[in-house]
Amino acid sequence: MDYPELALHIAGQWRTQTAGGRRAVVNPATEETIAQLPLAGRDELAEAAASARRGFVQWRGKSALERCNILRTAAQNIREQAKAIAHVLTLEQGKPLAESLREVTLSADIIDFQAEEAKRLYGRLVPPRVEGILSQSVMRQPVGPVAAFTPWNFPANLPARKLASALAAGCSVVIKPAEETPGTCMLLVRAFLDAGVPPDALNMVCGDPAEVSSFLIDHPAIAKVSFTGSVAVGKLLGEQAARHVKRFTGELGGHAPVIVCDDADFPFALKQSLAAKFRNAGQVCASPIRFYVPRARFGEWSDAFVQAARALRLGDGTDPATQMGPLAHARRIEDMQRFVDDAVERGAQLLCGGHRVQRPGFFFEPTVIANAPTDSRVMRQEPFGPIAVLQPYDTLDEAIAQANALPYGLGAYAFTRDLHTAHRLGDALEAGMVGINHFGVSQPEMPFGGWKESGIGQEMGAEGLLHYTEVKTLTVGVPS
Ligand SMILES: NC(=O)c1ccc[n+]([C@@H]2O[C@H](COP(=O)([O-])OP(=O)(O)OC[C@H]3O[C@@H](n4cnc5c(N)ncnc54)[C@H](O)[C@@H]3O)[C@@H](O)[C@H]2O)c1
Ligand SMILES: O=S(=O)(O)c1ccc(CO)cc1
Repeated sequence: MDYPELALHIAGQWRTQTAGGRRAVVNPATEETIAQLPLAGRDELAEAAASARRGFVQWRGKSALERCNILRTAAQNIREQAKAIAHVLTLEQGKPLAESLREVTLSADIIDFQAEEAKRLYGRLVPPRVEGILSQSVMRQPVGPVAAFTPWNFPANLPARKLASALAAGCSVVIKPAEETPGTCMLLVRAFLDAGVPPDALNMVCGDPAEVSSFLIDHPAIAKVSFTGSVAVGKLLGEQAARHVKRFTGELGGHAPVIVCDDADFPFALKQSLAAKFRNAGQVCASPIRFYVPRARFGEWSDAFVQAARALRLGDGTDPATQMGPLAHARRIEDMQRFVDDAVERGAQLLCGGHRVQRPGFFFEPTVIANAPTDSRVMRQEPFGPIAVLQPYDTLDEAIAQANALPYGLGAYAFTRDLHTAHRLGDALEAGMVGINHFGVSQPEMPFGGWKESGIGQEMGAEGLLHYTEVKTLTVGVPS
């Protein structure tokens, strides 16, 4: 399949003609327009919200087993179409096809896990403290229609996380994927509907992001907001949700440190670090950014890191030889340049990269910066691109203090062969997800979420499902 004709799913209909106009979807590897995306007008957003209300009543009435079976069928539909969906993902987002395929199959695994968890949404019975009470139970019920907002860096995985948990819990959803990458989400939505999710229980809209989110969060039908994106936008949406006392989950930015201990297996740590740093061109919220390396071995680490970064093959993600694709859109290139220029102006050393690649597409060189001052922008804000910062340290205490110094706390990593040090770091690093000797902290069975400004709540794992539920206590007394 080439890139599909795009449509929104509103009130049970796929719509290609909408009131909000259209916007071009661009292949970031070629800068060519590959499709026109219909945008929803306000009336269509209102229709989507009302539809979600109807869909909630229908969907929550199904048993947990029925919901589980339907979601597992959706996961199977996605697996059967994985190659075609991955191709669409690469065309609109740019990552290498192998990464897209892994993302799509992992999305199916996430859906399967949440589907199974739906059957384990246990309550409990609490012994009554007074006479005349037959039972006191604590149960979890679906929170209601959800407005879900997902970004462009993982066009399958991030919608899958939200749709899987919300639907498994019995909620309906209005999802707004990033306007840069709507095709993958559209195919996922189709897979859920084909599996038997009631048409009103799953709406998909696109439009002006701020207008859509503002409209939906304020709409009385919406009970919960789930957002993945930047800290700045997360704060805005969280504030707006809080004004209505609506539930809010935010998966926001990170600035992950990596502490390389002097006893680490350096070749192993380097190989893992390079793969994690430049995966998806660094556009990963849990991507490693600051590498803290013992001063005595700093030259060894930086030489090897730079050599490997320079050797990466950049190109169109549809080319099997490509190791790193383009950035998602033109604004990211400008932002990368600002990060590099600011660091260099403040006295950091640019060890390699640092420029846009002169060819069509939004390509930026794999970039390595050393000794960046703590007040440089790259040391304070998430670059969200192929920029690594290498910093020497003298003592492990100092490295831990620097790792924890930012108001972010999503991913944090370390490499050591000493079990005691591993536990010490696991305890001391202030982050929702700590990986020792690996970067694979994002797994369907494990909760994914940030501390501090990196977010509120978790996705995936058993915790992911709970965030789409409300607690209810039910007490039944003896009838007179
Ligand atoms: N946590 C993540 O996975 C993630 C993903 C993408 C971007 N980001 C962050 O966003 C920064 C900037 O990315 P960008 O250049 O695309 O900028 P951006 O802020 O325009 O867009 C980021 C994402 O947020 C959405 N968005 C923006 N404003 C919104 C609003 N008011 N309501 C709802 N959704 C909204 C966009 O549609 C997009 O998907 C990055 O540097 C990175 O820090 C984080
Ligand atoms: O591909 S995954 O490692 O599962 C992953 C990690 C982080 C994010 C959020 O940016 C999405 C997917």
